[in-house]
Amino acid sequence: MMSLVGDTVLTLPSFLYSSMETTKKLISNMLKEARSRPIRNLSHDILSAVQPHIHSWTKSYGMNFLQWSKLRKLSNHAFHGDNLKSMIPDMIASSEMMLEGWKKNDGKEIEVYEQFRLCTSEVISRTAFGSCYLEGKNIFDMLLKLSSVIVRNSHKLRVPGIIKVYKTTTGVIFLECFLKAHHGANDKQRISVNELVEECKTFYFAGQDTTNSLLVWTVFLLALHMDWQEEARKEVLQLFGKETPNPDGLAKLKTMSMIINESLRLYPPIISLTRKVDKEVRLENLIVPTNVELLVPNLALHHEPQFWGQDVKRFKPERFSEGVANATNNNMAAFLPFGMGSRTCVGFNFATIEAKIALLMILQRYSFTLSPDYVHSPFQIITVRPQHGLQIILHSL
Ligand code: HEM
Repeated sequence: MMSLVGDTVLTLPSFLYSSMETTKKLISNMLKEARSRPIRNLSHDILSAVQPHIHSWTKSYGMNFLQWSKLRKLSNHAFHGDNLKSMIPDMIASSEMMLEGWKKNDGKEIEVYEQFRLCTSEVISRTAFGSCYLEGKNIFDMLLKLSSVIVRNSHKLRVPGIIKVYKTTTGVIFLECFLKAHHGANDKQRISVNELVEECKTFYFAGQDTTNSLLVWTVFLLALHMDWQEEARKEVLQLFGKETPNPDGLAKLKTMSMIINESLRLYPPIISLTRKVDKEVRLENLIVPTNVELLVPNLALHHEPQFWGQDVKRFKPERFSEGVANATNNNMAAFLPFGMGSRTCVGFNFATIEAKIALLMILQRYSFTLSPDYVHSPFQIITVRPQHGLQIILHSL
């Protein structure tokens, strides 16, 4: 199935559209059912689902519900509130590092998918582990290869134990939280070394590629839609001028939030979610037996005219001007870039702040247009990415 996004063509696999009615019913009902979202057995997962749940990929040691909820509590704590705020300087420093390298490219073409890969790798290395990209390069290279292996050999996936925990520097909230829990006195809360290592792998894995995808498609859309690029820049310059971003200003970036939401709608980094039915469940007229794995094609829902109108394929950030609830007409299942329910993305705030920082710092320095060399070919290796990279031309401001 082909559909138009702005001036370009986006190819969507037709299977995603095959059972819209069923999917909609399943989602709205299923997500209310806490029991429909257990931790699943990894191989079963991968065999039955096109896009298994990120967290489960690394859970090769068979985690139960109690283990998951213990770890989930820890990561919720690590990635929210003041903890998250204290990660902002590292996010800024990572973007600064990337932009330092762009200086020599004024007026020239630059491929930004790889640039964002390095930047998002740097961010997760610094914020979560007090390390830096170069220290963790080996790990990222292996994870990159692992992504292809997962896609090719999904039914016989094994995730190697490749995390080395680096000597921490300052502000290493994530690692600190997990190390505290490892050494904790409370038996119920204590986590094992194995769990600690698996969590590190999960965050390296889940925290980088996804934000990379969000950044690259947002820049692509802004390069196509110069009016929105100008709007975004106007807001950025009003709030920060050419100064370094601060947390208060970040919270006021309304146009930028609308643009990010519209980008996540058109190009969700993760295009489907999975749920396993723990116990037979009735969903309206449908009886779903125990152990059935269901795929929720969020990409299809994001492109459904019934929810978004006949101009569903067009880039229109103004849809989100009154917030997500208004844009979706209170239909929460119409917009699921970060999933939904108890297993929703724990890095949601982290990712959006990281993306806003990188985008605003680019907008402060450059205007950019799409290069004639760019070939539009979104393809999926776990996340959706531009197959041949994204080439833009930079114009220094
Ligand atoms: C734009 C960026 C991101 C997108 C689009 C995204 C998307 C998702 C989605 C769709 C899920 C599955 C939710 C469900 O099944 O209901 C998920 C889960 C998860 N994400 Fe993200 N994610 C992003 C960034 C991040 C970051 C930056 C981190 C960590 C630093 C992260 C960590 C996780 C973890 C740990 C889970 C599993 C949660 C659980 O099962 O309890 N994600 N993400």
